[in-house]
Amino acid sequence: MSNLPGIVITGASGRMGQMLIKTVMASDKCTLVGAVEREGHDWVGRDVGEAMGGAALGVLVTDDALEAFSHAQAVIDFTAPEATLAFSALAAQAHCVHVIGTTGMSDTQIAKLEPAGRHTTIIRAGNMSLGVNLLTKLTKMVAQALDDEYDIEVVEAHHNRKVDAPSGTALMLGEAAAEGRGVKLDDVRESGRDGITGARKQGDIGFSAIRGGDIVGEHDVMFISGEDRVILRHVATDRSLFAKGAVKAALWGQGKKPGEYDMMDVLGL
Ligand SMILES: NC(=O)C1=CN([C@@H]2O[C@H](COP(=O)(O)OP(=O)(O)OC[C@H]3O[C@@H](n4cnc5c(N)ncnc54)[C@H](O)[C@@H]3O)[C@@H](O)[C@H]2O)C=CC1
Ligand SMILES: O=C(O)C1=N[C@H](C(=O)O)C[C@H](O)C1
Repeated sequence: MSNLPGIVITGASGRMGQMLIKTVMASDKCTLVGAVEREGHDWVGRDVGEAMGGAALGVLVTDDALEAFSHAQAVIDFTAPEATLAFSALAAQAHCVHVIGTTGMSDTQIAKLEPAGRHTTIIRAGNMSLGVNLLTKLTKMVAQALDDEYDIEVVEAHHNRKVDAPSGTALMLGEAAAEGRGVKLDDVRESGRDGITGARKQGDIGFSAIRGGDIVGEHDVMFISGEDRVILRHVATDRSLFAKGAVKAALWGQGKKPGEYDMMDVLGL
């Protein structure tokens, strides 16, 4: 038995699930103790390493999340909103740190995490990378410094399998811009222009989403005036970036007081 924190990965067969399994296996600070997939998935019952096309890892994929969580110190969860809500209750029951990378959660779904946060440590972020979290800080600073003569537009690009828009990262950046301006994002958000939209409203924060091929994740925050443009950009070129951030969060969460945290807390930004 290892003394290292044991990690369970949910959504084990997913793009991020597989990257997270490789990242945990490569780490000397934690150990893989479980892999969860949804009921009926053809990986359930198989060794997760073999299911990924490699050597056996001695961890069978299960659809019994609570049983898996009961052997773990942390759950890293990049799945889908309803699944993440269900996992939050189970992680609280098992007293596991719950690292949530899932995006596309509604405000109502996010509010439903609160009871679990009273019993365990939840770390949730639309983007687990240092680069994007730094960009979020910079976005707030620039939005504070420039008045609304500058139109703010957030443009994001992702692979063709992504199911939510705007991306979680784009919304994080939009929130930061709104905070910098001293307004509420919900009051100024303009997503999905199409048809006769009318002229742009001064003070709005616009969002546009590109979907294509294998783009890992690209975000621009543009501040556009009649005379110049300030453009802040982050380009992710490999999903390991997000997985390493999530593992860092799982380790940071060990021994922390129950509550809801984000990557800014983990990174000390
Ligand atoms: N916060 C961050 O840094 C990042 C967040 N993401 C987010 O992570 C999520 C997953 O992204 P991908 O891996 O690309 O998607 P994916 O579609 O490849 O994987 C999702 C996985 O979750 C599984 N799943 C769904 N419901 C489940 C349930 N009830 N129980 C167990 N497993 C279940 C699916 O079977 C699938 O294997 C998305 O919301 C995405 O936006 C992705 C990359 C970085
Ligand atoms: O679905 C993805 O792939 C990604 N999702 C996150 C988001 O919605 O911002 C983070 C990253 O950009 C990749």
